[in-house]
Amino acid sequence: MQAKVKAHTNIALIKYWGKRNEQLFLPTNNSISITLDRFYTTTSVTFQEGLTADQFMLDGKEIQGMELQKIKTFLDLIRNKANKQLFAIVESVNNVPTAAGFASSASGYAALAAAASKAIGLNLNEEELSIIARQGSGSASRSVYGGYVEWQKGEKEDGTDSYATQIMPADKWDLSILSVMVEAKEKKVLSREGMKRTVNTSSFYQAWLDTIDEDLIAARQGIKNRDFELLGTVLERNALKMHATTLASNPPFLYWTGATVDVMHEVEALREEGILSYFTIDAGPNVKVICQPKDETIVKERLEQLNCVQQIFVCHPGPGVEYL
Ligand SMILES: O=C(O)C[C@@](O)(CF)CCOP(=O)(O)OP(=O)(O)O
Repeated sequence: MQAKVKAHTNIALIKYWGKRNEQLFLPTNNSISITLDRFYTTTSVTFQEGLTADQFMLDGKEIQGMELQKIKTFLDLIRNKANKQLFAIVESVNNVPTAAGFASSASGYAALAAAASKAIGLNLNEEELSIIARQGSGSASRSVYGGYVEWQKGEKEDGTDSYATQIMPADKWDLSILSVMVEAKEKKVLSREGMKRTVNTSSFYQAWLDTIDEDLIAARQGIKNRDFELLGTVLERNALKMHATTLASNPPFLYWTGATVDVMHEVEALREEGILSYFTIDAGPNVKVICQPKDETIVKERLEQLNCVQQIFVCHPGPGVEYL
């Protein structure tokens, strides 16, 4: 019983930044993302009689320890749902340069959820798949779909109403997403830890929650009306608010470096010249700059001129889970 799947990573425009339930990966607020065309994970899963334990190969290397344990725990979800006690061989290849500042957990768990459920004989619909992927990594719930996606936080304590749905397919609106690499060092505070500390200690966290709905409304409208200025303005504001919460945490922390801020200022300068571009930043120093395809070349050239910029990866909206 085998299946092979390709799932793409995504970039959040309205951030998932906090859980109300750690065990079930239930978020405090809805989030909105774009699934990207360029970076993806390909995963094959083979459930096999006779295996006495799960095996996990990542980029050709056998993985042991904590990472293997996470895969086993995740496969238990699938086994329980299918009521089958079979072990599996999981082989994943990440086409997500870790240096690119994208979390491969989103594409990784979306691909694993789809390949494992298919291989064990479950025919899940996209919402059911999103619910399973969410329990590997929250942002993976969004990579089930292509294009513009919203993850509804849900209200139920069992998480059965916390899954993503597609707002608009990738081919309905082309945007350029430039992933600007300023440094490739491992980030000190991983997003899981970062959001946990913020929820538990940040004096700005309630303000984040109090203003998230207006951001979601504006982002939905911006996408549906293909209004780039509206979407860009709100995604940049939302990223800044997310990072403001980390400054008011205890202990405080900041993902940015001087290079991060230099890129932010260059984006602002481009806008003042009438070249619409907006930035968003996740749990690290690298910056994602979003512009319209007509401005992609000039924006890329201007950012490349900054000494602090090491590399720029250009992406566009991409597809959801693909069964190979
Ligand atoms: O992607 C976003 O909405 C915003 C972030 O990237 C950070 F800026 C959070 C991603 O968190 P994730 O890695 O999914 O956490 P997990 O559920 O603890 O695995």
